[in-house]
Amino acid sequence: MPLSQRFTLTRYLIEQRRRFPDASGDFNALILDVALACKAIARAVAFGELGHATNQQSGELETRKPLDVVSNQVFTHMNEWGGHCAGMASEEMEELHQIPAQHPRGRYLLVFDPLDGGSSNIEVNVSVGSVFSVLRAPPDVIESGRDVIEADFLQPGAAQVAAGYALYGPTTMLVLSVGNGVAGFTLDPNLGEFMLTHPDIQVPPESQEFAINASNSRFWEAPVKRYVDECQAGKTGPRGKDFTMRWIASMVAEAHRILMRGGVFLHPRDTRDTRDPAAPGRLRLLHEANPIGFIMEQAGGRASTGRQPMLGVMPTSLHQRIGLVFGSRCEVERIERYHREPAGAELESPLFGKRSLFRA
Ligand SMILES: O=P(O)(O)OC[C@H]1O[C@](O)(COP(=O)(O)O)[C@@H](O)[C@@H]1O
Ligand SMILES: [Mg+2]
Ligand SMILES: [Mg+2]
Repeated sequence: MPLSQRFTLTRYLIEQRRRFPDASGDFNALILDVALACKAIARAVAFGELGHATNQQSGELETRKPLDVVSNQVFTHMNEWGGHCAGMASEEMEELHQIPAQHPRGRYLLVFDPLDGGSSNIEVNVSVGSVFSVLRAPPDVIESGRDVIEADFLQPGAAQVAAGYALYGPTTMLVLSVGNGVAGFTLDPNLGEFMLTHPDIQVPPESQEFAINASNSRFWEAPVKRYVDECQAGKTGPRGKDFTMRWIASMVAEAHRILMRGGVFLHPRDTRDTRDPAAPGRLRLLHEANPIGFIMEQAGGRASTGRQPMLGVMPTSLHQRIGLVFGSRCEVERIERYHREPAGAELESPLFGKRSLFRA
């Protein structure tokens, strides 16, 4: 396709803005700042071990900052001067990031995980990413320009204005929803532009692939055990088909695979978490589960805690963790159903269920 016919991210955003004739352009500018941050992180990731900075005076290599620290700085710096953002919350920062007094404050709140998967994957050169979520700032923040506080960010996922992620894989991609479906952009390394390559991403409703960290199986709750057992039983089990299993330990990469070809991802609440209510799951509601949940729902998939739709959860704290299940709609609905059914209700098939022809 000739370049002139290709949609850049900017052109896509301008087209989307036609739905809101009164829009100021602030929102689009914010997304472009986020995209710029992602491009900068993509470069830092691509340089890997070569990314050592050389001290100009001594010519010696300086100690390199870890990439999650660099990514966090890039996100905060790129988004604090444009006047679109009223405050930020990062997975990497205990406290909120305030827009410095010398910069104008905007109408949106930005929440992000600057380097998802970074803790376990960056050293082994496996795909990592950045996840972001855009919320509206409360009216009094916009009117008064006051500092943001934690309560401003405690909005359910359904209130997100936009969400997305960048994936730093063999190609760098930006996957975005502004509440009107999901679009995927591939970074053209020659132009340094995100080009629309996946205009309307839809998650296949059914699938034969699941992703879960099986080393936690002894801690799984009964509905999760049941779901995985049934998948593993394959053709001869109650599901009547063979499944495959994947675990990259990089949620963004798993989300992308699921958007492209279906599947289900589980990082569920487990029995360790129920004993310790302060840690109900591994992933963070605001920085990870909500943005990925928004993307999944916008692509016709589903995201859930297992017990309720993820986007309906009312957050109680900034760094709240939660059990997360997302992916192909039918599979997530099945897992939710298993959570509703009483323990031991494995009546899926009269032949293979616990209380069945073949079991007492
Ligand atoms: O340790 P586990 O169970 O494999 O957890 C893997 C999960 O942790 C994460 O890496 C958490 O993200 P961070 O790297 O941002 O901490 C997810 O991307 C991934 O799904
Ligand atoms: Mg993460
Ligand atoms: Mg992270």
